[in-house]
Amino acid sequence: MDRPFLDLKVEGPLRGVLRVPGDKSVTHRGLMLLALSEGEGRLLYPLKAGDTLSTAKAMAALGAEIAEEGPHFRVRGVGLRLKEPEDVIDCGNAGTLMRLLLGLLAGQEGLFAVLTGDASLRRRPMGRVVEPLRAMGARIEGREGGRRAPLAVRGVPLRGLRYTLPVPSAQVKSALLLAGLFAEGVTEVEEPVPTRDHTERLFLHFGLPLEKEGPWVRTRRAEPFPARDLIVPGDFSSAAFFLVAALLVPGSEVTLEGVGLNPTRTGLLKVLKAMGADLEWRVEEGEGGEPVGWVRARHSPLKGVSVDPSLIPLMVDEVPVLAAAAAWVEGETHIPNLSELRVKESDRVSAIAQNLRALGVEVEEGPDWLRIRGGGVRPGAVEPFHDHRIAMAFAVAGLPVGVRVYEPQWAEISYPGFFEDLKRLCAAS
Ligand SMILES: O=C(O)C1=C[C@@H](OP(=O)(O)O)[C@@H](O)[C@H](O)C1
Ligand SMILES: C=C(OP(=O)(O)O)C(=O)O
Repeated sequence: MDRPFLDLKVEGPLRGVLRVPGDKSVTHRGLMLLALSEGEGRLLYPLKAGDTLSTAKAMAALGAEIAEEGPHFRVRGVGLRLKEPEDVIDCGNAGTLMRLLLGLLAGQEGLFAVLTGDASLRRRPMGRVVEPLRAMGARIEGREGGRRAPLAVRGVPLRGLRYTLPVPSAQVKSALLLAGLFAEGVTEVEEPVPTRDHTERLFLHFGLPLEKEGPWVRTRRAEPFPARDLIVPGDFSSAAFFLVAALLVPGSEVTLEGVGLNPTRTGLLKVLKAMGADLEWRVEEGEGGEPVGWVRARHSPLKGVSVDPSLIPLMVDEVPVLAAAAAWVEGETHIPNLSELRVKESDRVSAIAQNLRALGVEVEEGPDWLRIRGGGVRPGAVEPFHDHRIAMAFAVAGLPVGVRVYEPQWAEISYPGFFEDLKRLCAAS
């Protein structure tokens, strides 16, 4: 069977300045909250990629008016009472969309909606949001007793909940906080391990009820609120591919500008520093409550490390590209606490191990850990396993020696134009 592929090899160092597309997590949430607001607001520099276009369509199906305005979106909100969708909502490949939407729809009294997604999303665990939402009173049914999509939601009155997250997941936390906006009483979520806090920051940006106390986050029923413009920072998870590429290719120096540097997202910077990376960054401004700044990476000899397990939730989407760096270091890298990676768009632990082996790297795979022997890779072909992050991470792993990436179009889920940006930085030398 003929499959699309892309052959990549650097001709020289990566040099230059880049602004990566908008943050995926902030774009999903910005579209949802603007859809719930009254009046019109703009989402400035959002991510326009597979996942977030699914969110724009979903919110339009629920009654929001969303128009493109150059690089931006202009959103006319429906207010707190959404419209019943006329058809099934297709969440595509986006776990964030499906989980947050379940929370948003659970308390829309009388509204009926069915959510589905692509083959990958229909395999992913939904019980983690369905169970606590049911404890709030939600009526959600689906395959496997509600653990897999397609899922049907019938909006009903909800009551607040006091809940401790059993897995570190910003999606579960956010689904419950969104449901809490429509619930009687207080909704309280405890996270024993911190995860990305974009929902909390955006609630504050839009004037929605939110309190933080140690590991607890609380919200309560929302009053109608006005729309407000929101600037979306560059996505640190997208920037990470260029930071690692610059570290690996001799002579490189790359600066990423306008990138989100929220400390709940930047665990990778700490790990790369510990590996010996020449990295500098500065937080310059805050947009919509999000820290934004620049990061510069210069080619560096790297050494293996044992990653602190508590950093994994702060870099959960950057593990594939960390594995790419680990293939090039001197010594061994141990990456623990990876059970959540088994239930992403692909089983990322297995996808990482298989692609490293395809590039001649020695790797040991445990149930929730990887041990990677550094020393460099040999030219080879890599398989994205229908997963955007795997496609981009292994393009970077093989870049210094030459790599064939099958089905490179998967990158478009979070970063249309990724390969063009990568090639442009190499040619800029
Ligand atoms: O809340 C979010 O926007 C996200 C949370 C993370 O998922 P989990 O909540 O499953 O950890 C992350 O992997 C995903 O890319 C985006
Ligand atoms: C896990 C990811 O996204 P989601 O869960 O929204 O599909 C990701 O972007 O790496």
